[in-house]
Amino acid sequence: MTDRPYVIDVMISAKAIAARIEELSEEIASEFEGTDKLVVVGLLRGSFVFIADLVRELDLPIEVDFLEASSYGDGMESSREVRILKDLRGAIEGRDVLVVEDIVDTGHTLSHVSKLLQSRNPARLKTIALLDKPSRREVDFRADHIGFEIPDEFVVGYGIDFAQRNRNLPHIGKVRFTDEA
Ligand SMILES: O=P(O)(O)OC[C@H]1O[C@H](OP(=O)(O)OP(=O)(O)O)[C@H](O)[C@@H]1O
Ligand code: HPA
Repeated sequence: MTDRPYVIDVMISAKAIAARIEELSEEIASEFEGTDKLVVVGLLRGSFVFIADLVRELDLPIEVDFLEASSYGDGMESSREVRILKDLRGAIEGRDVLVVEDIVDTGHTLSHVSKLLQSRNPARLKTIALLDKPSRREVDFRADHIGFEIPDEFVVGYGIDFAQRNRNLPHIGKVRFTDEA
């Protein structure tokens, strides 16, 4: 699968992402207005670019922590088994928490992580995803804040990979195999 030739067509430009992040940061700032210190949790690895841009737009007192979850391996299909490869460094009990995800596809990853973190009794736990593919959902889950709803295309860039490649593209692109008729 991963050695098939492919090209990447632009789906969402870097400029459009930046503009949307400004809007999202205003939504988050008003939702958490008055928070003592928000814990912003990035889900590795895909969210590393999004969280970096988002927190720099957030006018709130924050801490940043990371949790690494993986379910795709090198393919295009979810294993539906979410493995936690690295846990948070800090405790979140009684804290306001925002979980930052790059994409919600089947929904298994963010739904699993939300349940896990909710079990640690945060004061409030909200989720934000840059991309949402509702047509692929396999579990009943929707992020509280969504950047863009996208169709059923396999996307890469802005932190998101195909078999660990293309995370460094500044835009969101869709994979198009060139050996298809
Ligand atoms: O809604 P789902 O179908 O669960 O898919 C979404 C998840 O899949 C990708 O992670 P992946 O397992 O590829 O790990 P990565 O973040 O390290 O790339 C992506 O970064 C999301 O975390
Ligand atoms: O469209 C996608 N691209 C890359 N990784 C993913 N993980 C879930 N959906 C995707």
